[in-house]
Amino acid sequence: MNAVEIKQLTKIYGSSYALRDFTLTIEAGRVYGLIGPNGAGKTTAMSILATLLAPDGGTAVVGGHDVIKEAAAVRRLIGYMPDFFGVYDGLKATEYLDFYAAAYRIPISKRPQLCQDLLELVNLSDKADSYVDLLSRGMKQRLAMARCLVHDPAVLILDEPASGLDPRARAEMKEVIRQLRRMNKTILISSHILPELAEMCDNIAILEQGRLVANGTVEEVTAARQGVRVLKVDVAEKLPELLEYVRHKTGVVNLDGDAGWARISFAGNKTEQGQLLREIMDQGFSVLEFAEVKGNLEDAFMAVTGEVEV
Ligand SMILES: Nc1ncnc2c1ncn2[C@@H]1O[C@H](COP(=O)(O)OP(=O)(O)OP(=O)(O)O)[C@@H](O)[C@H]1O
Repeated sequence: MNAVEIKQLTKIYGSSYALRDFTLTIEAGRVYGLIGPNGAGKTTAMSILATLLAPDGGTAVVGGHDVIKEAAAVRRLIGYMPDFFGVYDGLKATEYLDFYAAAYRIPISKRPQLCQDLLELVNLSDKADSYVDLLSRGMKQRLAMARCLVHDPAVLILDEPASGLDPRARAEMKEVIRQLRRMNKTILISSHILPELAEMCDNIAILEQGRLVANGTVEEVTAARQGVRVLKVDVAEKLPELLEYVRHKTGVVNLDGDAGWARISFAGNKTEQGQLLREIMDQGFSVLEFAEVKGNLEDAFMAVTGEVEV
């Protein structure tokens, strides 16, 4: 059974696409990672699934319910942890969870046990009587996770739950997610960091500028990305024409000219790389530099996450 079915989802702000024909199916019980650089559309997609934002096109169905036509039914099914959230001053951790349990109309007699169980699940039992504004960031994130579980949702939508956490807090967050997976929740979780999600997800979808550019099991997606290198091609003139020319070349998986030169993520081998240079020169482009960009974390990230349609 599919827990989430997203079809050709599109969201436009002004003249730019935050999401463009985004299609994704998530089987029940799966942990799905959504990866992409800043502005790729992760939060937009998750906000639409959480019924907080209306798409401009396409459909999204959660547990058989359309997010627009049956928003109330979808909200009962999902637990949503946004990338930014507030905690209330002057409330203790238990009171905080109790407040949300009340909002979900959990009977008052069941709430003390529920709050205790949730705090245990996120490993915060010893903070039950601590004020939430005094908790560390990692603890607040885990408390927010507990909050989105009060109504025992089948589907969890977690927007960068590990962002800003130190390694120990990340490890603790991962352990909570593993535990939720054992409870058979369907989880969609976003991150900038591919290796981080690769460890805990069954499947990975990669978004780039609103488009789905890779989708599959962790093994499939990471294998497809091995051997991608970033090439710097600097031309004396006609950069837009160069970008247009190489866009459809075999092996070109990502492309941008923001730095004033063509940054090409290239999946071919060295021979094919040489062939690409020859073809560019044969087209009459005056090449000032053609080099592999090495040792830059940002470029490595772009190579891993980037892809254009070829
Ligand atoms: N309310 C808005 N008004 C205008 N543009 C917006 C709005 N919300 C998002 N965008 C734009 O939509 C695109 C997708 O943004 P989104 O927040 O979904 O990306 P993201 O992948 O979650 O990024 P990040 O990793 O930085 O959170 C971006 O170009 C962003 O600037």
